[in-house]
Amino acid sequence: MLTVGEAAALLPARNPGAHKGNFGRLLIVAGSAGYTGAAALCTLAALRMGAGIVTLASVLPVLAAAQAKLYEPTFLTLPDNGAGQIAARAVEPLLERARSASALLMGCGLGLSSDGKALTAGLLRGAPCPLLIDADGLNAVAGRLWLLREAKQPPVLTPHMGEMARLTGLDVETIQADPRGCAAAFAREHRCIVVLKDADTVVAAPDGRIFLYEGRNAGMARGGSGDVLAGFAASLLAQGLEPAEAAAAAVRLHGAAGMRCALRSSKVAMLPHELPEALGGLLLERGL
Ligand SMILES: NC(=O)C1=CN([C@@H]2O[C@H](COP(=O)(O)OP(=O)(O)OC[C@H]3O[C@@H](n4cnc5c(N)ncnc54)[C@H](O)[C@@H]3O)[C@@H](O)[C@H]2O)[C@@H](O)CC1
Ligand SMILES: Nc1ncnc2c1ncn2[C@@H]1O[C@H](COP(=O)(O)OP(=O)(O)O)[C@@H](O)[C@H]1O
Repeated sequence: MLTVGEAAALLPARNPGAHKGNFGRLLIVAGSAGYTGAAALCTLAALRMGAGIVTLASVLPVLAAAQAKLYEPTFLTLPDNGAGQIAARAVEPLLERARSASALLMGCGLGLSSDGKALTAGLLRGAPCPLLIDADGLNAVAGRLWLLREAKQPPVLTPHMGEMARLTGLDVETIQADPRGCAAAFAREHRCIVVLKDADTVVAAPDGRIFLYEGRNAGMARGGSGDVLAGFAASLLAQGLEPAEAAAAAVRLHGAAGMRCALRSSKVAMLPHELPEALGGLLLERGL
């Protein structure tokens, strides 16, 4: 695994004359009426990791919740499928918007539906930019793994053990017996970057590179921690980092931010939305 210093050093230099266009445009497709927080968390995390322009695309209740908390992202309203989830016909406006994006994050809080499946397939096939797929985006790919090879470039997948079990058809115990081998085989076979999340996290690339982060911290074991990781990694992708390095740097900085939150607020009381702010302190100490 990278050190925190090595991870921070991968961030693009902030020349004094820089403008927002120098730091990437990230398009986020996330959230549903029951999971408004997941969309806000990944958006906040992506902003704090430095992306120049972040657009959250979702249904109205998700945007309303995010707008109440976040001033910096722009918003794209998508059609609702009647159950508070993004409708499949959103693929067209999303692909249109993806043309000017430098990365696309999809899946956090999307919910499970046939619309989510169609949306995920459409974005995987059509998006011209690097893709990161999390949460229900992964569930939409399970059973249809050929879709991964249809992406224009190897996508980044961020499954937790339950999602990896759905993707592979293996049970969680089998994966936990050899997470490294399992992530490496999946990455190679399906031509993607796998971030297999657990108390220890493995990043595996299709070319055989492996990063292993052993930073156990029970304060991270709560809903929302993974949404923050997805936002961190997608922000780095949007800023032009090579996908496996973006994933590894995000895992390392996410872990270090978590350690800092535990020291500040305790492992019991720390919350995922505090991780992006703790990241600021880490970067500041490294002169960024
Ligand atoms: N505030 C919000 O709006 C939140 C929304 N969320 C969304 O909720 C939806 C459902 O996601 P969930 O992950 O809760 O549901 P899942 O059904 O995918 O996963 C939950 C189950 O997976 C297994 N599992 C997960 N991690 C494991 C590990 N490390 N070791 C062993 N077993 C493990 C466990 O059986 C667990 O009960 C997603 O769309 C997600 O993005 C969550 O991210 C939580 C926060
Ligand atoms: N005990 C732990 N030690 C270190 N990291 C953990 C621990 N438990 C969970 N995490 C991290 O927290 C995140 C949880 O992700 P995930 O299960 O997808 O959550 P969610 O989807 O609810 O946001 C992952 O990055 C995982 O590695």
